[in-house]
Amino acid sequence: MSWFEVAPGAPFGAEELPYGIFTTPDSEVRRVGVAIGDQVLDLSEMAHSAGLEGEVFQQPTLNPLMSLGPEAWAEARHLLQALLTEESGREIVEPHLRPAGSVQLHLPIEVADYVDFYASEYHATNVGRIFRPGGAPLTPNWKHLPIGYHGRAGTVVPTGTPVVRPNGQRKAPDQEEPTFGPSRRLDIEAELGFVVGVGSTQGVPVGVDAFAEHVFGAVLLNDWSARDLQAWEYVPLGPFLGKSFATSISAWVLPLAALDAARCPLPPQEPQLLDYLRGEVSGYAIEVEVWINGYLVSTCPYASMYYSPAQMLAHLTSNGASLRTGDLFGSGTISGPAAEQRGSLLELTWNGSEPLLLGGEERTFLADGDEVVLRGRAPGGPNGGVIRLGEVSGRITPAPTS
Ligand SMILES: O=C(O)/C=C/C(=O)CC(=O)CC(=O)O
Ligand SMILES: [Ca+2]
Ligand SMILES: [Mg+2]
Repeated sequence: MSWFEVAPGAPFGAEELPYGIFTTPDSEVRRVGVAIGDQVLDLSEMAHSAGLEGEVFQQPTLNPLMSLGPEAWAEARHLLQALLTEESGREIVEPHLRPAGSVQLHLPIEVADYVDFYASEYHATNVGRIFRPGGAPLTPNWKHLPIGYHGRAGTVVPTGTPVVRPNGQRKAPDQEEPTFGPSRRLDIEAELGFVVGVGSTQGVPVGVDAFAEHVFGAVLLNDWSARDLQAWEYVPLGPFLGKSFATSISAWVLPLAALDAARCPLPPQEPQLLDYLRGEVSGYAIEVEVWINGYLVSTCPYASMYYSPAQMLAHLTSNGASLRTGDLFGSGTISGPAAEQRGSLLELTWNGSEPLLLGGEERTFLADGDEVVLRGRAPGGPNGGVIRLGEVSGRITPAPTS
């Protein structure tokens, strides 16, 4: 029971308590807030009267809060939960609530390094069939290590940021020479992103069991991908400009503790992995919906991923590479076994050969003006409810002309 009543249709309940960075019309100072129902609680204002250490909440990013570590994260979360539950909390909280519609949200974290994985067997199999027809869909290493690539931290943008169609080199197999121009195969990738709070020491790997000591929370992530640029450039070093122009994340970072009830085992891993990747293999029963121009085109089950986030983190640091506060790592495109569970248009339209119908309009890849929204939810909320991850959106604007 809580004195706080969640308005019907609010983006969050009273349980998620995700953190974000916001400003208001009366103060342009970026500061930390927590989303509750359809309100934003200004923690920079409330911290003092609530007995919270105020400094980390009067910051333009969540990084200082994230760097404090799991004990401090749990303490802040428990205090917030108590304030929202106990009647005595009402007078402390209420003066600092703002309607969510009245605040401007910003990039919640200062992104340190950005890495993206390739952890869905269904996605990797589909992409292998499309990009490398005739060969084995999965590369020989796929079931031995979580494949990833280093992305571009500086082009991670918050939800709502327009995405400019990239120009680049593209060469279709039937063309003699490459040309430079706007991508004709602009795509999405529905993913979860994990945000590192506590860094690690260079030379010292982070074990599979140390995930919760380092990872602060999760966001929704759209790894925009220009498939024509990617297909031409990626051999042999992997994605470069085809994915570096923009990566969108949700504005609210859901603390891992909010997802505890949604934890689930992942599918069996065969053949057995090397020791440093072995341990409890759990993921989250999160579903990520893909909406394009208001139409639901896919519902992607994170529970069907092959590698767990803890295994990805262990692999990422297994060579001694260190973590920093603000590191972001993507799950890889989330695709399930069914056609309507695929997390990219590349797969949903089978490389453009099977267009989708959105209302009366056909789509293979994204057109200028299209708006993509990813929404995430998991079972496990109280009373049979759901845990929500908010949303990440972006609209395509035309490529610059030279
Ligand atoms: O298999 C390939 O050559 C390319 C794969 C991708 O584009 C996927 C990627 O970025 C990783 C992922 O999101 O799963
Ligand atoms: Ca990706
Ligand atoms: Mg990207």
